[in-house]
Amino acid sequence: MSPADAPVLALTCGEPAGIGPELAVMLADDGVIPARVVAVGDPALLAERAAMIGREVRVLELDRDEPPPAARQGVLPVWPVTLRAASRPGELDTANADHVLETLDVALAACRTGQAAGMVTAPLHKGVILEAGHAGFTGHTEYLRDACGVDEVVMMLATDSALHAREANWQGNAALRVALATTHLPLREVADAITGTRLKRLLHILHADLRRWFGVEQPRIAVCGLNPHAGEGGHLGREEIDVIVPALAALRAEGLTLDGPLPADTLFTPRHLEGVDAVLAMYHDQGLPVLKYAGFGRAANITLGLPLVRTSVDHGTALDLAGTGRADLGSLRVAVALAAEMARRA
Ligand SMILES: NC(=O)c1ccc[n+]([C@@H]2O[C@H](COP(=O)([O-])OP(=O)(O)OC[C@H]3O[C@@H](n4cnc5c(N)ncnc54)[C@H](O)[C@@H]3O)[C@@H](O)[C@H]2O)c1
Ligand SMILES: N[C@H](C(=O)O)[C@H](O)COP(=O)(O)O
Repeated sequence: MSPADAPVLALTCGEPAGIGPELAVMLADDGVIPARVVAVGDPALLAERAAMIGREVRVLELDRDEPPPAARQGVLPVWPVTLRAASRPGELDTANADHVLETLDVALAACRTGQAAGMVTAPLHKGVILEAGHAGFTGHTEYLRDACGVDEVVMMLATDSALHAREANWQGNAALRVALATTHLPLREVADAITGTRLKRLLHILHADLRRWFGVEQPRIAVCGLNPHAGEGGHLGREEIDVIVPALAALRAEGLTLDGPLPADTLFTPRHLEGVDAVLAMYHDQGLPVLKYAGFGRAANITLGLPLVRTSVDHGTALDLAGTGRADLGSLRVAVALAAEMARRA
């Protein structure tokens, strides 16, 4: 495929006070881009951050309906979305919450019209968007679910094997994929959110999208229990017996290949992971610490179940690093490479 035929990916720059804008600049400076990436953000901010971190990157402001040219090292095409207020690295400002959401809307619209083959999102800050008055906002995943009008999506993070091939010294678990049964929910509410209906919907999406996007013919999914030791036969919680086991039995009868529910503390060991295509964890901090331990900075976040391609980085806004140029570009590279691969499969 020639560079001019590479898929167009809309890269939202995320929270302007975070590391998103400078990661977009660093990506343009990187030169190894398997897509025509167009940043969605404020061109002046991007030029300012490029200068701040000492990168010679030319910001190429496009019209919103103008396709980006073939990728060129040192050039960052941008679909402009103007900041609402000046932004300084590390300093959150509720005035820019609408700017951040507008970048998502612009990228979504581009995916819907076919201007973009997918979207990649740099990190936003959930707290500042909530403080700005967007009650109920809990992240890209749920925002995109609602904007696309689908009932359910699945957040899955995956380490990337394509990138590992370029890194001879990579030691991480190249094949780990972790999906979540609940996402951005207070721990207190997790048990009630895990219903049989929900688990069946999520596992249908996970099964279908592992086939569709990752080319896994007959996915084998390992499912974590919720309670310690998967409930210890009901002595340490009954959710496994009352909810998870019956849901998995119904899905097995439909032909899905499922392990579990297994105690989460030992599920993530080589013997139990052998031959497993993805793990379904019951909640955010049951699954993601393992994934991030295995591959932080070399993993991407994918929203399954959407009618469009969306990937993201495996990290947040890193306000402590913003403006320093010291943020690691690795996860954004993975997220872009994965979105480009998914766009080709679409
Ligand atoms: N995709 C997303 O939009 C996304 C993902 C995760 C967290 N967040 C949000 O980001 C905000 C901050 O979250 P947090 O503090 O829990 O996590 P964080 O990932 O921003 O930071 C955790 C630690 O990791 C470091 N780190 C993060 N990214 C890095 C990079 N690219 N290179 C080197 N070091 C890096 C930070 O400096 C910090 O020490 C929260 O509002 C959270 O909701 C957004
Ligand atoms: N749970 C994700 C993580 O820890 O990496 C993250 O917060 C991103 O969520 P969204 O993609 O929904 O914003």
